[in-house]
Amino acid sequence: MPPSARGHRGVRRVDGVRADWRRRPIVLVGLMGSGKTTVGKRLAAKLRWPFVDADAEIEVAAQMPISEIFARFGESHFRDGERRVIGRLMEGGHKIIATGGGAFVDAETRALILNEGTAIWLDAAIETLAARVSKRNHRPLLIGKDPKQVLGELMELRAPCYRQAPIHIISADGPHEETVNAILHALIGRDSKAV
Ligand SMILES: Nc1ncnc2c1ncn2[C@@H]1O[C@H](COP(=O)(O)OP(=O)(O)O)[C@@H](O)[C@H]1O
Ligand SMILES: O=C(O)C1=C[C@@H](OP(=O)(O)O)[C@@H](O)[C@H](O)C1
Ligand SMILES: [Mg+2]
Repeated sequence: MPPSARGHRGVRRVDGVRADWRRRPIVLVGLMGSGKTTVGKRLAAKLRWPFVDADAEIEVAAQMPISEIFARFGESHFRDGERRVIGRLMEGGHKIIATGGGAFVDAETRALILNEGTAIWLDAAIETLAARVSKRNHRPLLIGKDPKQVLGELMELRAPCYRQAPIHIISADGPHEETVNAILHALIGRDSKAV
């Protein structure tokens, strides 16, 4: 990577962020535990943009928790709902969208996000992700499994998709604000105090 493409705190800026990014949804993608939901909320607050979590919207649409959708109808049914919900959320201009970790793997959803939004890959070491997801047990893909192993396998499968996002941010341990600032730095190339 040329030195000019490297920002501060693990920010990697690749070309592909459009000049009119402020009129488009910012879409956070990445594995479970990378911070899409919690960092996304804080990013939205800082930009004073609306925030939506695709998983929460799917739960509202289905009138049941994601774990129950998986248990009763299976993953492919969940993915169909996820594709529809994200399709709807992508309409209507600027907002922060936290996706679920598998959403960007779907070719149709990925193309829509890459064409219409600004995709940001939130990334962290498998050990970090595993420690974070172990705090709660609501993620159906991890129930009864070794999170490190599952996350390692998913990273291998999904990284080629996540890598297509024009911005790649390391969601490092420490205050969420640091990750928010790294995102803002990648977007606007200056300190978030100027936002
Ligand atoms: N950048 C970060 N720094 C510190 N803790 C984080 C960070 N990102 C996420 N976490 C913590 O990890 C856990 C999972 O975060 P979450 O936002 O739900 O991830 P995701 O939506 O990507 O699965 C939460 O406890 C959250 O507070
Ligand atoms: O990685 C995945 O396939 C999933 C991630 C979850 O969201 P988070 O990434 O927000 O945990 C949720 O959509 C579902 O449990 C499936
Ligand atoms: Mg989430």
